[in-house]
Amino acid sequence: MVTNSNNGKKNDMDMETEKARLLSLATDFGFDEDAARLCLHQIVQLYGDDGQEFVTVEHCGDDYLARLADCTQVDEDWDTPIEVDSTSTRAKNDAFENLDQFCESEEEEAETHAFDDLNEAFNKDMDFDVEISADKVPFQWLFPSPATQGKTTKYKDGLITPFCSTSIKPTIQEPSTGGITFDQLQALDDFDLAAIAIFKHKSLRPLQRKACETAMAGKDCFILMPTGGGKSLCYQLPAILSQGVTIVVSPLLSLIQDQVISLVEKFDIPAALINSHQTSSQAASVIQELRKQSPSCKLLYVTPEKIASSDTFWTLLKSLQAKGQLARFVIDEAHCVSQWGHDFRPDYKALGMLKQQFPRIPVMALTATATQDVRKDILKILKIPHAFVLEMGFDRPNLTYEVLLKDPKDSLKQLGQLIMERFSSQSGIIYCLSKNECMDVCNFLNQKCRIKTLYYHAGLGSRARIAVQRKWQRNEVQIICATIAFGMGIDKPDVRFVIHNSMSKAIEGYYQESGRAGRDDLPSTCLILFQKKDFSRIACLLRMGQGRRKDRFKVGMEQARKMQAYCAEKVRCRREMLLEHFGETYNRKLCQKGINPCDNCRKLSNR
Ligand SMILES: Nc1ncnc2c1ncn2[C@@H]1O[C@H](COP(=O)(O)OP(=O)(O)OP(=O)(O)O)[C@@H](O)[C@H]1O
Ligand SMILES: [Mg+2]
Repeated sequence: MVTNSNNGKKNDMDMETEKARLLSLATDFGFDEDAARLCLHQIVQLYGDDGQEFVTVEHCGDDYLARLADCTQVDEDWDTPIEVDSTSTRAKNDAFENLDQFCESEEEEAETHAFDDLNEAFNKDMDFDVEISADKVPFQWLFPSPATQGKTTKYKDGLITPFCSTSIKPTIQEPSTGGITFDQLQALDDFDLAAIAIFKHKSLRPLQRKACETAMAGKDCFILMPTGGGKSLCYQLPAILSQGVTIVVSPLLSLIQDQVISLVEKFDIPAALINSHQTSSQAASVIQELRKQSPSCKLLYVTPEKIASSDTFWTLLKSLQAKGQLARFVIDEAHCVSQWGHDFRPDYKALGMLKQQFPRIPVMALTATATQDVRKDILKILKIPHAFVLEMGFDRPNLTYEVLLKDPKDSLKQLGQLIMERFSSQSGIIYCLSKNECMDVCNFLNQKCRIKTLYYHAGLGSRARIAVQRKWQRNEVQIICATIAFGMGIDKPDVRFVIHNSMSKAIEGYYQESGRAGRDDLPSTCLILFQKKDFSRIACLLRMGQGRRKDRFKVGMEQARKMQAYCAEKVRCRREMLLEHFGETYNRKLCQKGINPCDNCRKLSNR
């Protein structure tokens, strides 16, 4: 530390050196130089003569950046944590708590209008439209259609009931006509059968089998698998094979919708959701089902705030338990419980209550993005210290990692050209930091590049979000421009590229978001368009959220610094950097010699 012994005062030279260091800290992180000088002057005045020894990067660097972020004029519209928090919008009517109010609400109308504006804007230039009239939105997903529910359903390899309890073995009523013989089928156990017959997978991945066995043995377990590793099956399969209802806590509206739609529509598995955006009648029909002596629903998806705040929900859980119909609790994206994680959700903290209130009901926690500290935190907060831990490496060998410097003059043109030259007609996601950025990028791609694109952020109403997601999922649009409100857990197999138009706030977030690419195991690209200035935007964003709490801001800045270091790195293997972040040792030769080397390893090989 640069000080002298003169009553905490520095000599002039020391002071100038420290000021230069602070200034370069601010400009390195992309802040405007004039603003940085002004703010530095204020900080020096604030510390006064007696506090000069504290005017160092080490002592007041974060405070300086925080102040600078506060002074920076931002005209960006961030997704607030509350909005991104799943469906939450606690301010809105809670349909679950107000079952008597059958309101086809003004709120929904307003949401629809917001999206209509967007739609109208698109239609001026593009020859496609987005339908979101109420009758077209898939709200009948709650259970499979009455025609199939509870009946024997025809599957490719024979006839099998769509779900069964542990005591009832699946009934094979016809010899197989597909690639698997009747004898082979008979040799399979419940897990294989369900995986093949219901989910149409050829086999279970090794860790999936272990996870299913552990869950069926009634143990608490903690599953760490890479993005796209197949975590969902680890709880969906036991849910189908167990008696009663499995409660799945999941953080994002998009994720819940994706899962429930897929379970019900693709696999005929009775699944339901409860969230604050449902109308009272929709919530009532789910609750009515769950109040039955033996509910047919196998998986109930809920948002964390439901667990944190709804007495009605707790009563429902207790009655399910009393009937022997509460199978297990699943905490998907469990890293959200830890405030040291990149995606902390305050409501996730209340999930420890589940084990406290229902000590005999097993808990399964799953995540793809937890550092060693976050892992410890998860077990502690969920009160499952002795959970069986199942873990596999986080590497995604089919993904190529790359960083390009953003063109300061015309970054939109650069982005458009990049997509047209390298990802023409391929499905992709472009991540943006703010709502405005999402809309600007989306409009540019539609209007100037004729690339069918829709945007998704927490400001859209639930119906609009569903409509956008569906259009993209069905390849009716090529690209979705999104904030982090979209992403976690989303499973579209053929996403060939994920471009970050602004860097993520943290490495974990980046791994999570880029993990939407290549879930069909085919080569795919994860690319960041980087400029220093994005760090200063993140600092502003952090200050907007919980960043005014000093500890949160410090953690946020630390995470953003690591992200920036990843982007600025010109030599080290990017894959190695990502995996190292999660405590994994990785030999970069694997990247260099693999079929999808990162940009830095490619450069090394080309020398
Ligand atoms: N045993 C299997 N065989 C073949 N494909 C599988 C198998 N298990 C899962 N999959 C497929 O892998 C893809 C990813 O699965 P899933 O969405 O469960 O990943 P995840 O681990 O939850 O990832 P994320 O962390 O991103 O949420 C899905 O398309 C799923 O159908
Ligand atoms: Mg998942």
